[in-house]
Amino acid sequence: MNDPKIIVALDFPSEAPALALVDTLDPALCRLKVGKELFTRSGPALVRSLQDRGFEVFLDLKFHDIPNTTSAAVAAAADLGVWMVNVHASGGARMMEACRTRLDAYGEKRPLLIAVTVLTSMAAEDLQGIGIAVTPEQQVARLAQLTADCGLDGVVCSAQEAPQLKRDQGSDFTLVTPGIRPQSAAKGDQQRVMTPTAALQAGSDYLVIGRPITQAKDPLEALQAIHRECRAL
Ligand SMILES: O=c1ccn([C@@H]2O[C@H](COP(=O)(O)O)[C@@H](O)[C@H]2O)c(=O)[nH]1
Repeated sequence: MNDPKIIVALDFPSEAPALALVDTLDPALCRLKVGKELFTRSGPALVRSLQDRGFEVFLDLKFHDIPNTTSAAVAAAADLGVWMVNVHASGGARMMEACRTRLDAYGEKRPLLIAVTVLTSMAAEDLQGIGIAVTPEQQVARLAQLTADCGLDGVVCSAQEAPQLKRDQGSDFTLVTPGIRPQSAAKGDQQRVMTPTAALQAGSDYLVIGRPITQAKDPLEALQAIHRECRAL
């Protein structure tokens, strides 16, 4: 089965530019991620348009609420037929367990359920600012353990934490890593970054890549270049 490792983040203000880009891409090379901005503008209909074009969709809404609300939200995502959905691990064990239990009812058709650990835009000082006095690596490891204990499929983390998480949690625990930057790309607001090939070598299962592809002069060429680089590993 084709299992593209690159997930293109469709961070666009509306459906038109998102679909204009998508229509240049190839579902054999990538999956697509719909996040808060595009989903708030264009909703489930946009997700269906992407699926109709043959793409699997990661619905990146990072749910974080009480167990009853969050589990209902991931069920709504499953009804939409998305490939992957996520919650914040800091919502706690009861919240994550409620989501997993709710999705179990979907059997083999359920989306992958993963939990966000520490946003890749955050460094140690940002954690201190919210009262967490450990390093990002330590906090990621702690939240990944909680996520695994709750029976979720994996986590969102930076590729920098991937070697440790693969050691701690084993190879079946899925690592989805944003903060991917080809050598020459601007970091922007990302703090914990890695190149695509280094990320795969570190143990990332899926690379979430937005601006380095979507803002490139030729997005398809940018995607193909990263794909070629990764395939050569
Ligand atoms: O920790 C996280 C969790 C999610 N993201 C999302 O990934 C993409 C990254 O886009 P770039 O343009 O490649 O920076 C974006 O949609 C974020 O919402 C993340 O960056 N870090």
